[in-house]
Amino acid sequence: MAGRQDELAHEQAVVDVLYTRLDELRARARGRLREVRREGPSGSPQNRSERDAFATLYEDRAAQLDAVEDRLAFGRLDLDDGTARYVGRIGLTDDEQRSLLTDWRAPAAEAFYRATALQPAGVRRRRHLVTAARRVTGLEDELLDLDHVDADTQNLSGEGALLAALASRRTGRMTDIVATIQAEQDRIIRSDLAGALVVQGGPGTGKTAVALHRAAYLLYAHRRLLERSGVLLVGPSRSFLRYIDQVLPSLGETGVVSTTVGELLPGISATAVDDGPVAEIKGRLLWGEAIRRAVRARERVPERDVRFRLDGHQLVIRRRDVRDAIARARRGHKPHNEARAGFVRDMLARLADQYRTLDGGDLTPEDRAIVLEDLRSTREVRVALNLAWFPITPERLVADLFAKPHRLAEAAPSLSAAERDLLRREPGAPWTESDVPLLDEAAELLGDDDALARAEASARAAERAEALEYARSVLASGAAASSMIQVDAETLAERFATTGPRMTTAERAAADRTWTYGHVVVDEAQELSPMAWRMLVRRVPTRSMTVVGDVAQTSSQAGARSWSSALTPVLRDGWRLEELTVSYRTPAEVADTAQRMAKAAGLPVSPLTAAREVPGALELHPVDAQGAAARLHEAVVDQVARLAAEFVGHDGAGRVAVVVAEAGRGPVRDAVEAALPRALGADEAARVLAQKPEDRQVTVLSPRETKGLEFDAVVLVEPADVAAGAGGPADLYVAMTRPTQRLVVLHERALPDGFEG
Ligand SMILES: Nc1ncnc2c1ncn2[C@@H]1O[C@H](COP(=O)(O)OP(=O)(O)OP(=O)(O)O)[C@@H](O)[C@H]1O
Repeated sequence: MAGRQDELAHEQAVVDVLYTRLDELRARARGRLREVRREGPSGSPQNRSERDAFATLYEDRAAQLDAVEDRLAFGRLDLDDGTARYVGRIGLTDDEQRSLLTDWRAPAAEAFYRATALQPAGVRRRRHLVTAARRVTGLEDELLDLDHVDADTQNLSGEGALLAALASRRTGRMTDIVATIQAEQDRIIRSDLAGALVVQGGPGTGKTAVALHRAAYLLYAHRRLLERSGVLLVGPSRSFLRYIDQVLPSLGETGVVSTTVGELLPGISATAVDDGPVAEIKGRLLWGEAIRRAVRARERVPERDVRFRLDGHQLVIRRRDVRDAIARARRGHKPHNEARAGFVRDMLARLADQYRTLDGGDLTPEDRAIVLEDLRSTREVRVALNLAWFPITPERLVADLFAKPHRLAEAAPSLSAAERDLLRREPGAPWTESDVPLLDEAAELLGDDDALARAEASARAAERAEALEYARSVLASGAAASSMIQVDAETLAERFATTGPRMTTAERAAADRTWTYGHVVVDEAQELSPMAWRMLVRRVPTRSMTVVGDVAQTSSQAGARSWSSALTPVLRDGWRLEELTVSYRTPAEVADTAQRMAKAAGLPVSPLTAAREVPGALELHPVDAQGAAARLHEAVVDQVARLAAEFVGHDGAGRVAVVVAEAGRGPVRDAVEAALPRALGADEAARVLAQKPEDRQVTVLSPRETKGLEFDAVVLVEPADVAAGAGGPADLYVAMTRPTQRLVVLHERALPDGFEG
């Protein structure tokens, strides 16, 4: 026992040194920040923007140092050469540049996650440090020595620390797993940047966790590349993004744009939802061609020549000329709106030639310029040229397709009349998530509306070049050398550029439709339609992507049933597949039951082994409500009261969710909220009801709203209804696999196949 106390005391001393160093670095970053700010808003614009850029660097550094307060160090490797290496959330060195703590993402930390008795990678002992605030409260050692291999163990590394993490009470926010990443997960996290990596895995296998840690790893390992180009993270909903939004900053990363497909297009907010069949049609790849045709339909030879008079001359806008000018403008392969200027110039030149001939001679350049201007402002000319080459926004183009049957018939002849009818919609209707990839396609083919935008872009490029020049001179002057942050000229220039020195890569990327990212991470990727894939792939020309999901959990009718059918059309063979097989969330009994149900329903389930047994994790309660909703609601409230008493803590940790088919959610939510004061007591009910929806410790959700989330306990109401809803048995599979501790099933109808072993 004394030995253990000594060990704890020794590790405490090491951890104390690390926190002292952390405090020093924080004080240093804050001191520099204060100095920069003290200089105030004086000096030349260049001085000011230099100061702003350094202020941003120091702020970032201070924020990064603040974010690693908890579990700063969590591991120690004892190596064959007799040295010890500490692993933590960031790397720390002393003033002589000697390593004190190795960043978990560094190659030197890899063995902490990967070493096994069979492949010890130079490691003799792996130690997990358990800490509470700055105190070391426990140690867990694994000797990587063949004599200690137990063939029956599941090969979980740091099992004690892992199981403690898995059993902890849930809040509305996901936490990082740096201390307990498992070997199969680590291999994925550190996999090569190049190409698309697809991670298939059953519910709770850590796909989201792995995707986020991979983003952090890539930003660390490929900082120069990704800091400038950014990483795009696409999730299924805003509430999901809120659930995960603290994971990346706590890993120390800010170069990430998190968004949904519905919000990916700047300026468009998709608030409506399409029915399954409509979403499916809008998700088909045929829209690439259909939008192209719709755009072409706005480049049209008129039915007859148009005559008009200018200065007493009778001029003709000839069909033949329009046809030639259209053909010539198309040959430039520019987007429609950008090519329009060329078309108009060409037509005006032809009309000016007619004028000259009728005028009986040469025009001086000055006269010709005046004629061109007169032609341009002649009403008949404006109308005819607009009809021939109509300037149009993506929104108008797509809205017209759905509002005007002839336009849709012309653009998408392969759709049946019944399918086209399904798409029919009034102009001005709100956008849906499945409209967004179509709008993006249209924006791509239409381009910017006018020359002004191009002029602005080239002005911005010039400013950036100037900023780069300036940044180089700053670096050469040594001003940045005094900073503790390594920075290159391009990065600094980005910050100096007049888009605002305080704008991060992520902010600039989010505002720019044509931004191309260095890497794209897609979570719950099975829900994406083929058109949504097309939209994403356009944003990452290198095809460097991490795609995580589970094709057995697909609830969207436009989503994927197999990865190859979803990805081959857009990535061809440029993707590789990895699988995760251990469920870290769901207790074994619940995971097994969910798997049996899913298999019986014919879902393409992946193998799944639960990391934990939790006794009594599954309860099946038949309810004899005789069809009366009120009685069923009573039963739900009783369970909520019981589970809340067991799992919901006053400190905000511990969550209970009632999951009920979409159609019944409203009434069940009302019933539960009305009964909360009785069930929990007035004060506790008031506390819970005052919580933000995403943090609420007692909540009523539809299966789809729970996607990607987890709770300590779930009350699942009438599984047969859930399986019969729009998402089918996949939604039931999702609902069943949300709890970390307990699944309570209330059912009046028969349970779906597979439920009872
Ligand atoms: N190595 C690990 N150490 C500690 N916790 C882990 C580990 N791996 C996964 N977890 C935890 O398991 C839970 C499930 O992980 P996650 O949400 O990433 O799974 P998922 O595969 O995305 O699930 P779903 O398919 O349901 O969306 C989370 O609470 C996560 O923190």
